[in-house]
Amino acid sequence: MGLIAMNVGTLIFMLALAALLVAGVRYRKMVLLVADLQADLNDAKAMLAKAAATIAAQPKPAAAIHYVEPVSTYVDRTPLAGAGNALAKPPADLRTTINELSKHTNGRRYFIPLGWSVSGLTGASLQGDVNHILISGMSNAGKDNAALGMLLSLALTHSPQELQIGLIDGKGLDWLGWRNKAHTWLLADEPERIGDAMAKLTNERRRRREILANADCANWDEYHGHDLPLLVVFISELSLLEDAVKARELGAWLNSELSAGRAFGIRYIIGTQNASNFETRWRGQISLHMASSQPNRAADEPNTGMATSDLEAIGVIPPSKLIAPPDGAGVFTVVQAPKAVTVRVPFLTKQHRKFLLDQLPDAPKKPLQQASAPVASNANNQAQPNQPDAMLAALLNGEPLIDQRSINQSSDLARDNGLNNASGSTQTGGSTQAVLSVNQSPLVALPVVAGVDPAEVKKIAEAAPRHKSRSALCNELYGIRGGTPYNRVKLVCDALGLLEAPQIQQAA
Ligand SMILES: Nc1ncnc2c1ncn2[C@@H]1O[C@H](COP(=O)(O)OP(=O)(O)OP(=O)(O)O)[C@@H](O)[C@H]1O
Repeated sequence: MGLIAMNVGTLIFMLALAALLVAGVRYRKMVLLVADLQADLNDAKAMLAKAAATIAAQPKPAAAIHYVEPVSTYVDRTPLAGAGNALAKPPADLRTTINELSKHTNGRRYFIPLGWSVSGLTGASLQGDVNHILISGMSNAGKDNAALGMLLSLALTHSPQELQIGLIDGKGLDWLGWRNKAHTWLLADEPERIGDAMAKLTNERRRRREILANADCANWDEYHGHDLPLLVVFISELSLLEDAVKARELGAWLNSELSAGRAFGIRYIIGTQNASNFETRWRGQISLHMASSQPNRAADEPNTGMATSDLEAIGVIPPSKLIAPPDGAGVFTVVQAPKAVTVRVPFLTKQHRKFLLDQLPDAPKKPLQQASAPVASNANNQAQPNQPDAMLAALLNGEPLIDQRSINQSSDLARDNGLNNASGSTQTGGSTQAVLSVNQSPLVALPVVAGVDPAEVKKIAEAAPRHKSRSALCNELYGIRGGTPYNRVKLVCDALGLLEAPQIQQAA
């Protein structure tokens, strides 16, 4: 019994020892595991700290203007006598204004400067803040100069993929320098071109509508594709549009374009001497008024959207009481009801305008050859929703620019703006290189498409406008809807942005 008892005792002791040993091993393992985890955590922390330091050391992905820092950021805060809080001498260097603006954007895009007052710079965003703008004032009030400052600021801080500009002038040669810029989508600088320009804008609105509908987006703000830059259109003198179409038609056109354009990423900046002379319906679409001097009280409300007494009540100078040009040139009462401020816009000298324009990337200068097919032409000004504007298509597809000299000149900005630099001749090379023009009637060079004979490229491009889909086009040309022939059709259509545009597919 004693033996058995001893054996049982030994057994229990042994079992307890074994259990302790197992627990000890487990505990040790756990300790080691915890130590490992701790080491991993420390490694991860070190890696994170290193990554954070690297990110901090990198230059900020700032606006394209970063390489032309303002020379001076000094601002003289003296007000102009008789112009409320507007500054007498706002900074003449637009870079100072852009620099100041950048401090207030909080990462939001499409900010424009509106002018300087003793309280600083007033600005607004064309996304989610201001839609269409009316700039009014008598001759030499500084309307064009104000619009120029806004457009240059936008173009210097947004790539051509983010922003395109339409210019309808017809008053002179002020906007000639924009003709060959990558940001310029439309330049109608002669009265005879204004009718076509209006039709082109209507077509673009319809094209955008279709893209957004296909992508199931209620409006441009919801759209995340990269093929719809904000399109900002400046009309320098509204009455010139009346000469192109009848007054009643102009009212209807403005009403449609302003009311619908807003949802499709199109913003209008409309200049006119006095909005009182135009019908009232479209004026309801204006969300920001910039009004310079007007000869009488009756003009205050049509040009600002607020009555004289209301403007005075909030402490700004009504247009009828502003100093007339030349002394008051550049002074505007800016109204986004119920807020308002009287400001002065900096005047940009001819040399400074040229300097700033030179910073913008150039558009392709000449196509290699002219397409014989009406690939991107809008001969009858009919809406062709599946055929994007030629220049836009080239830019948005990231296709290289043709003119090597102009590429070299603007290579830095092109890189900053996300444009591809050409790396070889447009005649050779394996990739598709659609070369497009910035002219009114865009010319399209047939692309060099790897694996597709140039004669076939031409055949496909010519036949494309007759079809609604690539497979139908393929069927007509090759009697089959798929296989290798379809691949050839696809390559050419992709290169020219024809039929089912690839961007739409991506977004859908
Ligand atoms: N912000 C400004 N500060 C000082 N002077 C200015 C300013 N803006 C314009 N000016 C002066 O007014 C002149 C005309 O400017 P601008 O062409 O912009 O006026 P506008 O209102 O568009 O004239 P118009 O309706 O006749 O075309 C300029 O050449 C310049 O002398």
